[in-house]
Amino acid sequence: MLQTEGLAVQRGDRTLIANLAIELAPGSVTWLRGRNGRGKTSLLRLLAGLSTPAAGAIRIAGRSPHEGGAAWRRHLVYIGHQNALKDDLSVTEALRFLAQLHGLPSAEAPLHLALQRMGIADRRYAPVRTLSQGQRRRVALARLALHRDSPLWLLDEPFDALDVEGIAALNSVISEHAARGGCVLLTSHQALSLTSPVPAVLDLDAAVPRRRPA
Ligand SMILES: Nc1ncnc2c1ncn2[C@@H]1O[C@H](COP(=O)(O)OP(=O)(O)OP(=O)(O)O)[C@@H](O)[C@H]1O
Repeated sequence: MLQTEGLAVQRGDRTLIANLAIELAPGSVTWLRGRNGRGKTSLLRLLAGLSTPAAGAIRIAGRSPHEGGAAWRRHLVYIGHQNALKDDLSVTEALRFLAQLHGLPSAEAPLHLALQRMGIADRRYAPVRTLSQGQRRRVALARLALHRDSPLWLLDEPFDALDVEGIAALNSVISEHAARGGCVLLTSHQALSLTSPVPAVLDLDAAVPRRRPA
């Protein structure tokens, strides 16, 4: 599903990640680990096609992000640290906005079901600005329930701010995605409680960062 070869991630003159080879299979969940500032977000953004690798190649479902354009983008969903919800919209309107932006189903029924999956449907008419951090995270993650046809999910700290019930809801959405052959790469500073499938670990601290020669 996702393959990289000789991948290098650079910020300024620092090479954060060098010569990274990843191969993620359909139906797998991989926990991307590493200390603060190690380059996890930079790597996820690069895999999402939001930045360009300093070296190496990425293939997702056989295509390269920098060749594939919009067709390639349909193969993946990237949810970053930011929830990207508009404060002045209601929860349903904010999710509809995201759904339309990403070409997803945006009728009332699928939006309601998605919010139910993340246990936040009871707040569907509330303005986003009145939600707690954990509630906002649930709304942002509800988008995943609409992304059934995007095989690769790249999730940056998805469990951040979620309570025990929110974590269980997200685990269930991720498990279902993997069970239908989807692939998930996610970061978390806390140990994962996901058991189906048992996550593989990609530990960036196992590799030593290098400086680019002057
Ligand atoms: N816009 C930027 N310009 C230059 N350097 C940056 C920029 N954003 C991040 N960096 C640097 O890139 C490095 C990697 O940052 P990144 O956010 O990818 O790490 P991370 O592993 O996700 O960290 P954390 O666990 O703290 O979220 C850090 O050292 C950071 O200082």
